[in-house]
Amino acid sequence: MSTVLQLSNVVKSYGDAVALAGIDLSLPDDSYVSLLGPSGAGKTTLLRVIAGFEAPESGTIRFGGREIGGVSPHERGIGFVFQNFALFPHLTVEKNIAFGLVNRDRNPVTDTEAVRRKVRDMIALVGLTGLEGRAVTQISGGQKQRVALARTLVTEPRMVLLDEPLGALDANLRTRMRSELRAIRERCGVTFLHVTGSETEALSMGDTVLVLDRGRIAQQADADTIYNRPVSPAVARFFNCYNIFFGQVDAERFVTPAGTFPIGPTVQKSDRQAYAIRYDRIAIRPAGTQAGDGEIGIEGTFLASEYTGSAITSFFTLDDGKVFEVETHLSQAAPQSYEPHGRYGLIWKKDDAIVYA
Ligand SMILES: Nc1ncnc2c1ncn2[C@@H]1O[C@H](COP(=O)(O)OP(=O)(O)OP(=O)(O)O)[C@@H](O)[C@H]1O
Repeated sequence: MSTVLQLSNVVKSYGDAVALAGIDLSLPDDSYVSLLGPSGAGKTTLLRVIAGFEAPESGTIRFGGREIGGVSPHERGIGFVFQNFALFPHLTVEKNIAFGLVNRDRNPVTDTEAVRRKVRDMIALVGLTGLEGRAVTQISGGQKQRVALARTLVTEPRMVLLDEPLGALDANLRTRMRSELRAIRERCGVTFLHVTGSETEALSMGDTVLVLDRGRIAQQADADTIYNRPVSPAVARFFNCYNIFFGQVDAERFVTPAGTFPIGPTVQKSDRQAYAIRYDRIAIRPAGTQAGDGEIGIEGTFLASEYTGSAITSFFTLDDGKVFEVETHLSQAAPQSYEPHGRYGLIWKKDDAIVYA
Protein backbone atom coordinates (compact mmCIF):
# COMPACT_ATOMS: atom_id res chain seq x y z
CA MET A 1 0.00 0.00 0.00
CA SER A 2 1.47 3.39 -0.90
CA THR A 3 1.95 6.23 1.55
CA VAL A 4 -0.24 9.31 1.17
CA LEU A 5 1.01 11.41 4.07
CA GLN A 6 4.32 11.46 5.88
CA LEU A 7 5.31 13.67 8.81
CA SER A 8 8.87 13.82 10.14
CA ASN A 9 9.66 15.37 13.49
CA VAL A 10 6.85 17.94 13.34
CA VAL A 11 6.91 20.34 16.30
CA LYS A 12 4.29 22.96 17.17
CA SER A 13 4.06 25.06 20.36
CA TYR A 14 1.76 27.80 21.55
CA GLY A 15 3.94 29.96 23.78
CA ASP A 16 5.21 27.57 26.47
CA ALA A 17 2.62 24.87 25.65
CA VAL A 18 4.11 22.19 23.42
CA ALA A 19 1.16 20.83 21.41
CA LEU A 20 3.17 18.59 19.04
CA ALA A 21 6.48 17.39 20.44
CA GLY A 22 8.00 15.76 17.34
CA ILE A 23 5.46 13.81 15.30
CA ASP A 24 6.67 11.05 13.00
CA LEU A 25 4.02 9.19 11.10
CA SER A 26 3.27 7.66 7.77
CA LEU A 27 -0.31 7.05 6.61
CA PRO A 28 -1.37 4.56 3.93
CA ASP A 29 -3.38 5.59 0.89
CA ASP A 30 -7.01 4.46 0.62
CA SER A 31 -7.58 3.66 4.29
CA TYR A 32 -9.48 4.74 7.38
CA VAL A 33 -7.23 6.07 10.11
CA SER A 34 -8.50 6.92 13.61
CA LEU A 35 -6.59 9.40 15.71
CA LEU A 36 -7.28 8.89 19.38
CA GLY A 37 -5.92 10.69 22.42
CA PRO A 38 -6.93 12.29 25.69
CA SER A 39 -8.04 15.91 25.81
CA GLY A 40 -5.12 18.25 25.20
CA ALA A 41 -2.99 15.52 23.54
CA GLY A 42 -2.65 17.65 20.38
CA LYS A 43 -5.21 15.99 18.06
CA THR A 44 -6.78 19.18 16.70
CA THR A 45 -3.39 20.84 16.38
CA LEU A 46 -2.12 17.90 14.36
CA LEU A 47 -5.08 18.14 11.95
CA ARG A 48 -4.66 21.92 11.64
CA VAL A 49 -0.96 21.55 10.86
CA ILE A 50 -1.67 18.90 8.20
CA ALA A 51 -4.44 21.06 6.69
CA GLY A 52 -2.15 24.10 6.64
CA PHE A 53 -4.17 26.29 9.06
CA GLU A 54 -1.16 26.33 11.40
CA ALA A 55 2.54 26.31 10.50
CA PRO A 56 4.80 23.99 12.51
CA GLU A 57 8.04 25.40 13.98
CA SER A 58 10.03 22.55 12.52
CA GLY A 59 9.70 19.24 10.73
CA THR A 60 8.49 18.26 7.29
CA ILE A 61 5.14 17.23 5.87
CA ARG A 62 4.97 15.34 2.60
CA PHE A 63 1.63 14.71 0.94
CA GLY A 64 1.28 12.61 -2.19
CA GLY A 65 5.08 12.56 -2.44
CA ARG A 66 5.67 16.34 -2.33
CA GLU A 67 6.66 18.59 0.54
CA ILE A 68 3.70 20.86 1.36
CA GLY A 69 5.22 23.07 4.08
CA GLY A 70 4.80 26.29 2.06
CA VAL A 71 1.56 25.32 0.28
CA SER A 72 -1.64 27.18 1.30
CA PRO A 73 -4.54 25.14 2.74
CA HIS A 74 -6.79 25.32 -0.32
CA GLU A 75 -3.98 24.18 -2.62
CA ARG A 76 -3.07 21.08 -0.60
CA GLY A 77 -5.80 18.80 -1.93
CA ILE A 78 -6.79 17.95 1.65
CA GLY A 79 -10.43 18.26 2.77
CA PHE A 80 -11.52 19.20 6.30
CA VAL A 81 -14.81 18.30 8.01
CA PHE A 82 -15.52 20.26 11.18
CA GLN A 83 -17.33 18.98 14.25
CA ASN A 84 -20.09 21.59 14.02
CA PHE A 85 -20.47 20.90 10.25
CA ALA A 86 -20.05 24.66 9.38
CA LEU A 87 -22.84 24.59 6.77
CA PHE A 88 -24.31 27.75 5.19
CA PRO A 89 -27.72 27.99 6.88
CA HIS A 90 -29.32 30.09 4.11
CA LEU A 91 -28.46 27.58 1.36
CA THR A 92 -30.11 24.29 0.36
CA VAL A 93 -28.43 20.89 0.63
CA GLU A 94 -27.55 21.01 -3.07
CA LYS A 95 -26.16 24.57 -2.95
CA ASN A 96 -24.10 23.84 0.17
CA ILE A 97 -22.48 20.93 -1.64
CA ALA A 98 -21.93 22.90 -4.86
CA PHE A 99 -20.45 25.89 -3.04
CA GLY A 100 -16.85 24.73 -2.77
CA LEU A 101 -16.81 23.49 -6.34
CA VAL A 102 -18.06 26.77 -7.84
CA ASN A 103 -16.16 29.13 -5.55
CA ARG A 104 -12.75 27.53 -5.13
CA ASP A 105 -9.70 29.63 -6.13
CA ARG A 106 -8.11 26.93 -8.25
CA ASN A 107 -10.06 25.31 -11.08
CA PRO A 108 -13.56 26.50 -10.13
CA VAL A 109 -16.18 24.49 -12.01
CA THR A 110 -18.18 26.97 -14.08
CA ASP A 111 -20.18 24.60 -16.29
CA THR A 112 -23.59 24.45 -14.60
CA GLU A 113 -24.33 20.99 -15.99
CA ALA A 114 -20.98 19.63 -14.72
CA VAL A 115 -21.65 21.09 -11.26
CA ARG A 116 -25.15 19.55 -11.22
CA ARG A 117 -23.82 16.15 -12.25
CA LYS A 118 -21.01 16.11 -9.67
CA VAL A 119 -23.33 17.29 -6.90
CA ARG A 120 -25.97 14.70 -7.84
CA ASP A 121 -23.38 11.91 -7.80
CA MET A 122 -22.11 13.08 -4.43
CA ILE A 123 -25.64 13.30 -3.00
CA ALA A 124 -26.19 9.69 -4.06
CA LEU A 125 -22.83 8.62 -2.61
CA VAL A 126 -23.62 9.97 0.86
CA GLY A 127 -27.27 8.84 0.74
CA LEU A 128 -29.09 12.20 0.57
CA THR A 129 -31.09 11.66 -2.63
CA GLY A 130 -34.50 13.36 -2.33
CA LEU A 131 -33.27 16.10 0.00
CA GLU A 132 -31.48 18.22 -2.61
CA GLY A 133 -33.78 21.25 -2.32
CA ARG A 134 -34.23 21.12 1.45
CA ALA A 135 -32.79 23.97 3.58
CA VAL A 136 -29.98 22.67 5.79
CA THR A 137 -31.85 24.06 8.79
CA GLN A 138 -34.59 21.51 8.07
CA ILE A 139 -32.59 18.27 8.08
CA SER A 140 -31.43 16.00 10.91
CA GLY A 141 -28.01 15.94 12.57
CA GLY A 142 -26.95 12.82 10.67
CA GLN A 143 -28.08 14.39 7.38
CA LYS A 144 -26.11 17.57 8.18
CA GLN A 145 -23.07 15.39 8.76
CA ARG A 146 -23.53 13.87 5.31
CA VAL A 147 -23.87 17.31 3.70
CA ALA A 148 -20.65 18.43 5.39
CA LEU A 149 -18.89 15.33 4.12
CA ALA A 150 -20.33 15.64 0.60
CA ARG A 151 -19.30 19.29 0.43
CA THR A 152 -15.72 18.26 1.13
CA LEU A 153 -15.68 15.13 -1.04
CA VAL A 154 -17.10 16.90 -4.11
CA THR A 155 -13.84 18.84 -4.44
CA GLU A 156 -12.06 15.48 -4.91
CA PRO A 157 -9.47 15.70 -2.13
CA ARG A 158 -6.93 12.90 -1.83
CA MET A 159 -7.38 12.88 1.90
CA VAL A 160 -10.06 14.08 4.33
CA LEU A 161 -9.43 15.25 7.89
CA LEU A 162 -12.42 14.87 10.22
CA ASP A 163 -12.32 16.56 13.63
CA GLU A 164 -14.69 14.70 15.99
CA PRO A 165 -17.18 14.32 13.11
CA LEU A 166 -19.69 12.39 15.21
CA GLY A 167 -19.31 14.51 18.34
CA ALA A 168 -22.43 16.60 17.72
CA LEU A 169 -24.72 13.57 17.19
CA ASP A 170 -26.71 11.70 19.81
CA ALA A 171 -25.44 8.29 20.94
CA ASN A 172 -27.68 6.16 18.70
CA LEU A 173 -26.98 8.09 15.56
CA ARG A 174 -23.31 8.21 16.40
CA THR A 175 -23.15 4.42 16.35
CA ARG A 176 -25.07 4.18 13.06
CA MET A 177 -22.95 6.84 11.38
CA ARG A 178 -19.77 4.85 12.15
CA SER A 179 -20.52 2.22 9.54
CA GLU A 180 -21.96 4.88 7.19
CA LEU A 181 -18.74 6.87 7.27
CA ARG A 182 -16.68 3.76 6.67
CA ALA A 183 -18.87 2.76 3.72
CA ILE A 184 -18.71 6.24 2.17
CA ARG A 185 -14.93 6.23 2.48
CA GLU A 186 -14.69 2.84 0.81
CA ARG A 187 -16.83 4.06 -2.08
CA CYS A 188 -14.66 7.13 -2.73
CA GLY A 189 -11.28 5.50 -1.99
CA VAL A 190 -9.57 8.44 -0.24
CA THR A 191 -7.82 8.29 3.13
CA PHE A 192 -9.84 9.55 6.09
CA LEU A 193 -8.02 10.76 9.20
CA HIS A 194 -10.69 10.85 11.89
CA VAL A 195 -10.06 12.47 15.28
CA THR A 196 -11.99 11.07 18.20
CA GLY A 197 -11.78 11.01 21.96
CA SER A 198 -13.76 7.72 22.06
CA GLU A 199 -11.78 4.49 22.15
CA THR A 200 -14.73 2.43 20.89
CA GLU A 201 -15.15 4.74 17.92
CA ALA A 202 -11.43 4.65 17.12
CA LEU A 203 -11.21 0.86 17.38
CA SER A 204 -14.39 0.13 15.47
CA MET A 205 -13.67 2.51 12.60
CA GLY A 206 -9.93 2.63 11.96
CA ASP A 207 -8.04 0.25 9.69
CA THR A 208 -5.17 1.93 11.49
CA VAL A 209 -5.40 3.53 14.92
CA LEU A 210 -3.00 6.27 16.02
CA VAL A 211 -2.75 7.04 19.72
CA LEU A 212 -1.49 10.52 20.51
CA ASP A 213 -0.20 11.23 24.02
CA ARG A 214 1.28 14.57 25.09
CA GLY A 215 2.13 15.62 21.55
CA ARG A 216 3.72 12.33 20.49
CA ILE A 217 2.48 9.27 18.63
CA ALA A 218 2.44 6.68 21.41
CA GLN A 219 1.32 3.83 19.12
CA GLN A 220 0.26 3.24 15.53
CA ALA A 221 -1.22 -0.16 14.71
CA ASP A 222 -4.39 -1.99 13.68
CA ALA A 223 -7.21 -2.01 16.23
CA ASP A 224 -6.61 -5.59 17.35
CA THR A 225 -2.92 -4.98 18.12
CA ILE A 226 -3.61 -1.70 19.93
CA TYR A 227 -6.32 -3.28 22.05
CA ASN A 228 -4.52 -6.49 22.87
CA ARG A 229 -0.95 -5.22 22.98
CA PRO A 230 -0.92 -1.58 24.08
CA VAL A 231 2.69 -0.50 23.82
CA SER A 232 2.88 1.37 27.15
CA PRO A 233 0.97 1.66 30.44
CA ALA A 234 -0.24 5.09 29.25
CA VAL A 235 -1.86 3.59 26.15
CA ALA A 236 -3.29 0.68 28.17
CA ARG A 237 -4.77 3.09 30.71
CA PHE A 238 -6.31 5.17 27.96
CA PHE A 239 -8.32 2.19 26.67
CA ASN A 240 -9.97 1.84 30.05
CA CYS A 241 -10.10 -1.95 29.93
CA TYR A 242 -6.96 -2.88 31.89
CA ASN A 243 -6.27 -3.04 35.63
CA ILE A 244 -2.82 -1.49 35.86
CA PHE A 245 -0.44 -2.03 38.77
CA PHE A 246 2.70 0.02 39.12
CA GLY A 247 5.70 -1.63 40.80
CA GLN A 248 8.98 -3.36 39.90
CA VAL A 249 10.14 -6.50 38.21
CA ASP A 250 12.15 -8.62 40.65
CA ALA A 251 13.60 -11.72 38.95
CA GLU A 252 10.53 -13.63 37.71
CA ARG A 253 7.98 -11.71 39.68
CA PHE A 254 6.28 -8.36 39.53
CA VAL A 255 6.12 -6.70 42.93
CA THR A 256 3.23 -4.29 43.60
CA PRO A 257 1.65 -2.99 46.83
CA ALA A 258 -1.37 -5.21 46.04
CA GLY A 259 0.62 -8.44 45.72
CA THR A 260 3.51 -10.20 43.97
CA PHE A 261 2.72 -11.81 40.63
CA PRO A 262 4.86 -14.39 38.84
CA ILE A 263 5.54 -13.24 35.27
CA GLY A 264 5.88 -15.08 31.98
CA PRO A 265 8.74 -14.73 29.48
CA THR A 266 7.21 -11.83 27.52
CA VAL A 267 8.07 -8.39 28.80
CA GLN A 268 7.16 -5.25 26.84
CA LYS A 269 9.89 -2.61 26.84
CA SER A 270 8.65 0.63 28.38
CA ASP A 271 9.85 3.72 30.22
CA ARG A 272 7.65 2.84 33.23
CA GLN A 273 7.38 -0.53 34.98
CA ALA A 274 3.81 -1.74 35.19
CA TYR A 275 1.65 -4.87 35.13
CA ALA A 276 -1.63 -4.86 33.19
CA ILE A 277 -4.45 -7.38 33.13
CA ARG A 278 -7.58 -6.88 31.07
CA TYR A 279 -10.93 -6.57 32.85
CA ASP A 280 -12.41 -9.42 30.80
CA ARG A 281 -9.60 -11.92 31.52
CA ILE A 282 -10.42 -12.31 35.20
CA ALA A 283 -12.57 -14.95 36.89
CA ILE A 284 -14.42 -14.27 40.14
CA ARG A 285 -14.34 -17.23 42.57
CA PRO A 286 -15.25 -17.82 46.22
CA ALA A 287 -12.64 -16.51 48.67
CA GLY A 288 -9.97 -19.07 49.43
CA THR A 289 -10.03 -20.66 45.93
CA GLN A 290 -6.49 -21.72 45.06
CA ALA A 291 -5.10 -20.42 41.78
CA GLY A 292 -4.28 -23.32 39.43
CA ASP A 293 -1.13 -24.00 37.46
CA GLY A 294 -0.10 -20.92 35.44
CA GLU A 295 -2.72 -18.82 37.22
CA ILE A 296 -2.49 -15.87 39.57
CA GLY A 297 -4.98 -15.19 42.34
CA ILE A 298 -5.59 -12.30 44.70
CA GLU A 299 -8.51 -11.44 46.94
CA GLY A 300 -10.74 -8.39 46.95
CA THR A 301 -13.87 -7.02 48.60
CA PHE A 302 -16.91 -6.62 46.37
CA LEU A 303 -18.07 -3.03 45.95
CA ALA A 304 -20.70 -2.88 43.18
CA SER A 305 -21.68 -4.12 39.71
CA GLU A 306 -22.72 -2.13 36.70
CA TYR A 307 -24.64 -3.47 33.68
CA THR A 308 -23.33 -2.23 30.35
CA GLY A 309 -25.77 -4.09 28.07
CA SER A 310 -23.85 -7.13 26.92
CA ALA A 311 -21.56 -7.29 29.95
CA ILE A 312 -21.37 -6.62 33.67
CA THR A 313 -18.49 -4.76 35.22
CA SER A 314 -17.86 -5.66 38.88
CA PHE A 315 -15.74 -3.49 41.12
CA PHE A 316 -13.60 -4.81 43.98
CA THR A 317 -11.24 -3.09 46.40
CA LEU A 318 -7.90 -4.77 46.96
CA ASP A 319 -6.11 -4.81 50.30
CA ASP A 320 -4.02 -1.74 49.39
CA GLY A 321 -7.21 0.22 48.57
CA LYS A 322 -6.86 -0.05 44.78
CA VAL A 323 -10.10 -0.51 42.81
CA PHE A 324 -9.98 -3.60 40.57
CA GLU A 325 -12.46 -4.15 37.73
CA VAL A 326 -13.74 -7.41 36.25
CA GLU A 327 -15.86 -7.56 33.10
CA THR A 328 -18.07 -10.60 32.57
CA HIS A 329 -19.72 -11.01 29.18
CA LEU A 330 -23.30 -12.13 29.55
CA SER A 331 -22.98 -14.58 26.66
CA GLN A 332 -20.48 -16.53 28.79
CA ALA A 333 -22.61 -17.14 31.86
CA ALA A 334 -25.80 -16.23 33.65
CA PRO A 335 -25.29 -13.01 35.62
CA GLN A 336 -23.98 -13.69 39.10
CA SER A 337 -24.75 -11.55 42.08
CA TYR A 338 -22.11 -10.94 44.69
CA GLU A 339 -22.44 -10.25 48.38
CA PRO A 340 -21.93 -6.55 49.24
CA HIS A 341 -18.60 -6.27 51.12
CA GLY A 342 -18.06 -10.02 50.54
CA ARG A 343 -14.54 -11.38 49.93
CA TYR A 344 -13.85 -13.01 46.56
CA GLY A 345 -10.93 -14.62 44.79
CA LEU A 346 -9.87 -12.87 41.55
CA ILE A 347 -8.01 -15.22 39.24
CA TRP A 348 -6.30 -14.80 35.87
CA LYS A 349 -3.81 -16.63 33.69
CA LYS A 350 -0.20 -15.51 34.04
CA ASP A 351 0.19 -15.37 30.27
CA ASP A 352 -2.80 -13.03 29.82
CA ALA A 353 -1.01 -10.22 31.66
CA ILE A 354 1.19 -7.63 29.97
CA VAL A 355 4.35 -6.77 31.85
CA TYR A 356 6.04 -3.44 31.08
CA ALA A 357 9.65 -2.98 32.15
N1 LIG B 1 -4.55 28.56 20.15
C1 LIG B 1 -3.92 28.04 21.20
N2 LIG B 1 -3.24 28.82 22.07
C2 LIG B 1 -2.58 28.29 23.12
N3 LIG B 1 -2.53 26.97 23.41
C3 LIG B 1 -3.20 26.15 22.59
C4 LIG B 1 -3.94 26.63 21.45
N4 LIG B 1 -4.50 25.57 20.82
C5 LIG B 1 -4.14 24.48 21.55
N5 LIG B 1 -3.36 24.83 22.59
C6 LIG B 1 -2.75 23.89 23.59
O1 LIG B 1 -2.09 22.86 22.86
C7 LIG B 1 -2.33 21.58 23.44
C8 LIG B 1 -3.00 20.65 22.42
O2 LIG B 1 -4.30 21.16 22.10
P1 LIG B 1 -5.28 20.45 21.07
O3 LIG B 1 -6.49 21.31 20.94
O4 LIG B 1 -4.54 20.12 19.85
O5 LIG B 1 -5.64 19.11 21.86
P2 LIG B 1 -6.78 18.03 21.53
O6 LIG B 1 -6.11 16.70 21.68
O7 LIG B 1 -7.44 18.34 20.25
O8 LIG B 1 -7.78 18.27 22.75
P3 LIG B 1 -9.40 18.09 22.81
O9 LIG B 1 -9.68 16.63 22.67
O10 LIG B 1 -9.70 18.61 24.19
O11 LIG B 1 -9.97 18.94 21.72
C9 LIG B 1 -3.17 21.85 24.68
O12 LIG B 1 -2.29 21.92 25.79
C10 LIG B 1 -3.82 23.19 24.41
O13 LIG B 1 -4.08 23.86 25.61
